[in-house]
Amino acid sequence: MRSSHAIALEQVVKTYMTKTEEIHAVGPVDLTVKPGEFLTLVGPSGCGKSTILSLMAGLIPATAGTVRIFGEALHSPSPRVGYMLQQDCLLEWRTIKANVLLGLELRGLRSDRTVGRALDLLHELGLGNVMHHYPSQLSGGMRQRAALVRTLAVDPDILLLDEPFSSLDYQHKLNLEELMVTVLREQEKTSVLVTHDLEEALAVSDRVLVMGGRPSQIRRTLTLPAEVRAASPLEARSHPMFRTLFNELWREMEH
Ligand SMILES: Nc1ncnc2c1ncn2[C@@H]1O[C@H](COP(=O)(O)OP(=O)(O)OP(=O)(O)O)[C@@H](O)[C@H]1O
Repeated sequence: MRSSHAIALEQVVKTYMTKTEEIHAVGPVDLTVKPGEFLTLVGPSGCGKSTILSLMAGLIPATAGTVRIFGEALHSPSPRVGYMLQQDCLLEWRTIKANVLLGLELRGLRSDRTVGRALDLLHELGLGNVMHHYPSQLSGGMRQRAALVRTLAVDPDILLLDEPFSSLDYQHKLNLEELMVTVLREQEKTSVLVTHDLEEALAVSDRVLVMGGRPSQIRRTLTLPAEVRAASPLEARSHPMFRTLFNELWREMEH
């Protein structure tokens, strides 16, 4: 089915059943993401941001409602969706190149063309000279870049990013944001990021959703002005409107 939405959540509810209680984590939530859009979810700890990503990844079922990926109801993980976590999850006994090619091998997609594309991405993200190194020989920022290449190597249409830079120091984080946004815009990927860093949310996104409440709802949508969206994350941070947008988002979080 053709759809104008890359992702759609329709009246989605998630309740976790533990041995002792029902945890009403999310919903009902309605939410759509356009193809090529960069959406970020922010909100206090425990408000259900990772739950929403897991629902979009097809890793957990919704208790009620429907999750659609390009119009199709999602019942299990979709090959059109890639997921990148805070931990890089690189296998220590495989080289960076072998780690990056792992997803292709597992999905039976390894060919001269897909390997060539993955190696091009390794070079583009500045890892060409360390592709035969092992993860333990790399810095945290380089490891996360390798994890990003591994996620992109299988060419998903949608990228789900769960605090991928939170373990990095400030400089590495800014560098990786810049690289990631450049590559994702070039490749016209649809992206959903979860972060606690409000500046990061404003610097990389087209739209920021503030979540909160219990069960969690979307409390506020902030669409970034076109001139901020057109800028790179570093340029966006020094845009004259950036401080005002930050204060607006901060006030919403304080609520
Ligand atoms: N597997 C699970 N079983 C039971 N409860 C869960 C499970 N996963 C999450 N929860 C609960 O659901 C709620 C939402 O959790 P979630 O991890 O989605 O929030 P979050 O906004 O991503 O939090 P953080 O910012 O701290 O990562 C929390 O109350 C959490 O304890």
